[in-house]
Amino acid sequence: MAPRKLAAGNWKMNGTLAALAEIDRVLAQPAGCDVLICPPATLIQAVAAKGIATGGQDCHAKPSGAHTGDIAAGQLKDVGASHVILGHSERRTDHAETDAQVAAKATAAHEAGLVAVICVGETEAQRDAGQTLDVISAQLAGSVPDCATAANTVIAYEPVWAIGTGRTPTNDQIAEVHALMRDRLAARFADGADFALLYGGSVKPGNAAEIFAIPHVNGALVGGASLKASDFGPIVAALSAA
Ligand SMILES: O=C(CO)COP(=O)(O)O
Repeated sequence: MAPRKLAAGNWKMNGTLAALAEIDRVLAQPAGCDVLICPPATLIQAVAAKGIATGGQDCHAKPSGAHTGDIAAGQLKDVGASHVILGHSERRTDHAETDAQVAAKATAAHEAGLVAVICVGETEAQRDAGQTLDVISAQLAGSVPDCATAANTVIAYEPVWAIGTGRTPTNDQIAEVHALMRDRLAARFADGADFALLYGGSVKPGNAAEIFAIPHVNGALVGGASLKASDFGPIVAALSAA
């Protein structure tokens, strides 16, 4: 089974109820790929009500308890989420999340019936030091739990230095990392060749088609350009045509 194509929007801490109109504009065009919107938790239920796949941007590793401000995977599922982004670099950096914590959260997501979108990516210093492939290998080994399958896990390669900067790796650099991820997952999981692999970091209408033509790139995790239908619509169209 070939990986499914997925255009995923990570709205981060952006958007109020008024932003839902942007989703209506994207839905107005036919899509030849899966489309996922991960809005702030406050909007998940409203996005789900539109009949589009939606997800959280983080979850706790425990199913319930005294964890003020946190959300359990089962609670995301309860309001209509099908996915949850885990291990985003903004959480690994701002909240010092470790690979082991990401793996525990992914396990909780799987137990709740959610697809975990697990993010990996090197910093600029790590790339400059020639450590990119080692960093990605270690993050995959540590962040992807043994219970992962192609049905419950998507991997997103997001170079930290490309997020929100307008800079992207070269096509060869993306291809190199995606080939590595495909190899590592195939070596570890029976269906590892079928995991969907996304690229994320400054994906825009102007570079989407080129990125989607790179081998083993099955879609994108889009930040800023997912907030406006005039940007996200053409990205969905480019993936549909890829
Ligand atoms: O972090 C990202 C998606 O998770 C990428 O963000 P940008 O598309 O804004 O660079």
